[in-house]
Amino acid sequence: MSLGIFKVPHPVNEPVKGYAPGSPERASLAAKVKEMAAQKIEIPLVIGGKEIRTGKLAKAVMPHDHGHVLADVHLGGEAEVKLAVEAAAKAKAEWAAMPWEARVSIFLKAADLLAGPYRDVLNAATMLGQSKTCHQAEIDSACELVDFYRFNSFYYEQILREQPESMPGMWNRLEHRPLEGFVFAVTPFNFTSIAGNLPTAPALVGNTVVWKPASTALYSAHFLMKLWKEAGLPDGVINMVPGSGASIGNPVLASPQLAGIHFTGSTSVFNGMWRTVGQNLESYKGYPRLVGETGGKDFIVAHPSADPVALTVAIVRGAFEYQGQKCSAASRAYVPSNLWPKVKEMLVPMVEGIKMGDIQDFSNFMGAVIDANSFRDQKNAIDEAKASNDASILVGGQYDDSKGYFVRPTVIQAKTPGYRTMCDELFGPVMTLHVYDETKWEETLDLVDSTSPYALTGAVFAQDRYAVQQAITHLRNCAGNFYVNDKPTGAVVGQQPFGGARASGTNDKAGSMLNLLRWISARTIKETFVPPTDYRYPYMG
Ligand SMILES: NC(=O)c1ccc[n+]([C@@H]2O[C@H](COP(=O)([O-])OP(=O)(O)OC[C@H]3O[C@@H](n4cnc5c(N)ncnc54)[C@H](O)[C@@H]3O)[C@@H](O)[C@H]2O)c1
Ligand SMILES: N[C@@H](CCC=O)C(=O)O
Repeated sequence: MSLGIFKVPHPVNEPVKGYAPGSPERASLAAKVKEMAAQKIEIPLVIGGKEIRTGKLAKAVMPHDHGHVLADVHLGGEAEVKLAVEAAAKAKAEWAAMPWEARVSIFLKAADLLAGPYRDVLNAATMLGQSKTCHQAEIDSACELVDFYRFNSFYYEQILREQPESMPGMWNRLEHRPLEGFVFAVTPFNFTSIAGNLPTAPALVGNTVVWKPASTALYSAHFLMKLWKEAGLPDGVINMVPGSGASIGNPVLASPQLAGIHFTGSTSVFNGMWRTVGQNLESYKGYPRLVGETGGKDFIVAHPSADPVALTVAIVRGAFEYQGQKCSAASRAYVPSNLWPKVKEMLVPMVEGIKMGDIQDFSNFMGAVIDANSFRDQKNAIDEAKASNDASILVGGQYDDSKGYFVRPTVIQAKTPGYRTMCDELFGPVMTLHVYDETKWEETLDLVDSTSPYALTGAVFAQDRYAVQQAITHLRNCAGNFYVNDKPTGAVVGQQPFGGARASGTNDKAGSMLNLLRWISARTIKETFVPPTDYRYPYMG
């Protein structure tokens, strides 16, 4: 029972720590990284608050040192999915009935724990298990996730305040109910904040969740479960079931209690889930809400008036931060012929100068790609470009997986704008650029629009304001997040709500009110104070 009309504290974005040499935060994080790297842990499933050890084990390794095992992880299958669905069902009534401000308190506490004592733990886990540099971990597993919890809590209060009009003699009310059944959260490897947000956003508004983390991010997933428990999340609200995609996904989607899917990952996996839900439709109680943020082939298009220095820096940061493994990463660029000599002169040495290696060395700009599959995809794209008449390697092109899955930042120059790597998502540190005739700006905007099925992020660089406006208008449907004179990565919760359309997903903007609304089913209640006592209307005489 709520005995007040409460106001959630107004959120402010969590400040990003610098980790400069000599800073206390650097010393503290480096010590935590060292401590965690020296231990090998065991990661159980967590179902209904209980740790479950199946004995079917996988190894969590460091991508930059794949012989180094961080954890043995217990994997689940159909039997554990059944337990998790039951645990979610058991926890549902009490969790949904908990006063909204009590649920909010749990996530505000999680935010404060993460901004404080858990910051080093989650950052170190993300660095070690996903090969992020300290800066990339900080903006993800600390700041973005803290922001998700504080901003979602704030947006939830606003949703609850959304109420209809009432005429004299009645009171109309809107109840923002959680969905009937459970939500299936399926998360990608590349952002700990996404793993920490997809199960919690539906939970915040009263749903219970079965969560399948990515197999290559189980190390940080384990610490997220610990964070939520310490914040006070009751047993059974979020049930973590690691395992291979289909062995978890298929039995979950077969459950008649499935009420929604909160997915982030590749387009093909989401398409497969959507198809399965369609096939099973009659077996569900309602229409499952399908929310999926998927792949991208994000672009930078430069106008002949662009500032070549800003453009070059945006290409380098946008394409190579976190090894290009951001769904938002700049993976195709269109550079006008008038700027090309200057851009090339700066770009080649800048990329050659990028320091790559073990993320425990804080001076590195890049770590390793996530696993052997990704390494193979990048290697194939590089080898293909080396052998092609339609493309050449401008800079980079080296790879070595003897110790870690290392791929040098690589720029492919495509002669033809339809060259494969201008169209396909590679999800790694291999970007492709095409130099276009500076007189063909409008034709190039058409190319940007038509080259790829995705529409996630994109950027225009131009000093000419007419050109900026032209790009904003012409490329309206090419990106859910569009940047003017900035790189296409690094969206901040509360500032640039994130998500794309076309083959990039359902565009439900994680960390915004639009997303929370997908986990709520509103009920309208009309109460009439003095009901009529005669069935006849005045016009009847
Ligand atoms: N649009 C966005 O906001 C966004 C954000 C991050 C990542 N991504 C995309 O994610 C992809 C990279 O992440 P990834 O490699 O982890 O993606 P992925 O599609 O391989 O895996 C995502 C999740 O789906 C699971 N999965 C795979 N098959 C499944 C099945 N049959 N049933 C249920 N679950 C299944 C995986 O185990 C993992 O947990 C890229 O395509 C990237 O663009 C998009
Ligand atoms: N929100 C992140 C991308 C998340 C996807 O990988 C960004 O804007 O760079």
